[in-house]
Amino acid sequence: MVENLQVALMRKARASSSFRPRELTNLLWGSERVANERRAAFERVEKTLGTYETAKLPRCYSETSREDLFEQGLEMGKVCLDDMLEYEHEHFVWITPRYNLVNASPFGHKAILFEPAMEHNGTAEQKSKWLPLARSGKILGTYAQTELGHGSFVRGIETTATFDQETDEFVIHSPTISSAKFWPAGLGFSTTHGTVMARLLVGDKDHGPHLFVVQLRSVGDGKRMPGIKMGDIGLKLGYNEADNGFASFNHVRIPRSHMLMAHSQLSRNGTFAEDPLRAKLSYSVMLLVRGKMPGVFAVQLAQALTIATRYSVVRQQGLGPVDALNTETNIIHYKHQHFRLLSLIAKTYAMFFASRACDTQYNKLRKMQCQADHSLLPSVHALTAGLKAYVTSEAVDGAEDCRKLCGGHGYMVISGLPNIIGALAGGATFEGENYVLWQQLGRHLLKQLDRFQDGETIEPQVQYLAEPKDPNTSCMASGEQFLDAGVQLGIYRDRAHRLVVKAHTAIRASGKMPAEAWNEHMMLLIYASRAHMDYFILKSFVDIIAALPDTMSESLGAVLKRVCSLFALSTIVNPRSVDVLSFIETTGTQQPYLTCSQLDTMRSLVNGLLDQLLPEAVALTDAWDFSDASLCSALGMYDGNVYKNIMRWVEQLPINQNAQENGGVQEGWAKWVDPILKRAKL
Ligand SMILES: Cc1cc2nc3c(=O)[nH]c(=O)nc-3n(C[C@H](O)[C@H](O)[C@H](O)COP(=O)(O)OP(=O)(O)OC[C@H]3O[C@@H](n4cnc5c(N)ncnc54)[C@H](O)[C@@H]3O)c2cc1C
Repeated sequence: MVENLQVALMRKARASSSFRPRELTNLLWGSERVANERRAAFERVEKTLGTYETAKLPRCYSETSREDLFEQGLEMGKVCLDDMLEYEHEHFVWITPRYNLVNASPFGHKAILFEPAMEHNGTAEQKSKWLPLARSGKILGTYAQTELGHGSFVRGIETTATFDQETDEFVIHSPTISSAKFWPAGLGFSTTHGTVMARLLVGDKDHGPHLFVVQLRSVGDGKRMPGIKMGDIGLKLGYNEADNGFASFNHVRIPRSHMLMAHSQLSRNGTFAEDPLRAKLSYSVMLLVRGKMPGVFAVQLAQALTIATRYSVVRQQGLGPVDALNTETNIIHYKHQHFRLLSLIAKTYAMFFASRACDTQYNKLRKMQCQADHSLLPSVHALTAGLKAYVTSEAVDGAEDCRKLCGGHGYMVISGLPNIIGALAGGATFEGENYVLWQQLGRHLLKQLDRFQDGETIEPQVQYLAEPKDPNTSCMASGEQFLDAGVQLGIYRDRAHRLVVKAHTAIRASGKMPAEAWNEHMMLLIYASRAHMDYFILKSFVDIIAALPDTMSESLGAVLKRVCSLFALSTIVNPRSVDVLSFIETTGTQQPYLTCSQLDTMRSLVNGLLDQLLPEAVALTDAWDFSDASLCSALGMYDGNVYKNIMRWVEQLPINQNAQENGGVQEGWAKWVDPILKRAKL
């Protein structure tokens, strides 16, 4: 039998790699055992959901009404919960079987927000009451913070919890339209309880936002509790499997014991007491989610890249640099395609490894907090804010570029890319809007510089701020020295140092009121934060490479070093990088930090790295071990049989199937097309 051309091209591209993707898979997921367990869990869930057989058009492309998508979300959420319970694993705690953040599931908040909110903010008694119910699924919880009128500015929320001393209850109330809870996943129809953020009012005193456990629906029949109006907010750009909802409360009564009281307490006689660190401690749930988002978002970008890379090695278009097999060119050979794909693949690995470093910091913080040591909180808060902002922005921009890299077919929903882009787009906004988060990191960096200038110690991640620096120093490296990780780190460190000092000087020495100076120089501060994260991300990648196990094959080690160098250098020479000019500027007046000829050297090194990594492109994406069902893409299946896969799914679309039964005529013909044809004149 003659092999299909695209299948042959895919086979060839896959055979060209110098390392075994499975070795990299094990490194990415932690070990061979975990990688195998993940694969088995995905397979079981895909079989139960009916998505495993990818010859069949997935339901998400054939049943697409608001109600259909929500119903699919409920089924997916339940199947994942059942599988985790039966096989005792946590593979779907943070992601869905399509690698969306689990907020895409109606039950997503259960384990990542509702239960952690209890754990972090509840007293021992409250935890022993609520956690067993939540963990065993006897109640299903959401986390309701955002309101119609306020998201970023939590202190501005309007829902009230007024203490009624006579009955020992709180009265939860939405006093205005803008105070309606709006957005929480699962709030529409699928959760029974919520940790609701409301202002604690005792007598005439407003103690600000606190968390309260409020029963939203009857556990018996799902009916709304009296006094609560709830529903779904409708179709969104992504996450349509989840019922992001609204809720307004009309004097709903809950017992006093439903206020989460680990960090602040209200006694029976109305006496209020709070831990001086309460405001900061109550952030810790948010840190958990923000800290996990970079890893999840990097992996979802890797999905988009897997689709775009597989498509690019089998798609032929035009008579460019001629491929040996054919007269037409595989589009990956066009230099822009090659550069965009490989530099994004490199960035994805860099961001993923940085998310690992962030996990380590977060786990260290939690350990210390168990001993009542909260000293790491400011630095982890700043790190999670910065990394979340960085990765979620880069991921959605990268996925959108993947769509463009697939030309017209990338625009089809069945390419899988619109779902990925829609999901990633939300990440820039929820769990802290990115531009708000950049400022939180910026504030921390300025404070660290204040500390240094006051002769106090500063934390290890910003130790570069303490290094002596001549503002007129330029980079002295040349030629292949730019492939050295130490040289690359020096460039990134120098830039971060320069930008943080610049923002610090502008804001602290402006002579204006602090808030005015802050606003005026906000862009400087945001770019300083970004530069700091660029440095952190490169450093994390370099650290991972330095710590690769001795058992790792030389070929994979060499590929990862090249990927790391490609990330470092392509970020500098890519005109699309954010604030790329600041790699060159100095604060001094004598000469730029990098010269034009050094930039040319880097461009030529990048071209060399691209050539070396081209044969590895498919293996670098295969290594993520995405199943075809999880990609849900007619363009990105493992076999590369792209045209067959597209046509097979398109023919199964209900719009075509329905017409098929009627000789190819659609319902609208008689009403709208026929009258035009029958009209004498237009
Ligand atoms: C897909 C999705 C899922 C969500 N899920 C949940 C959920 O489950 N639970 C929940 O409670 N909420 C949820 N949300 C809501 C989300 O948390 C908020 O939308 C988010 O916090 C941003 O707040 P906002 O909408 O008020 O935006 P705004 O703060 O109004 O932002 C609008 C613009 O103003 C700018 N801005 C605002 N404040 C400042 C400032 N101080 N300095 C500079 N610029 C500023 C922002 O940068 C942005 O450009 C979800 C949102 C989305 C999109």
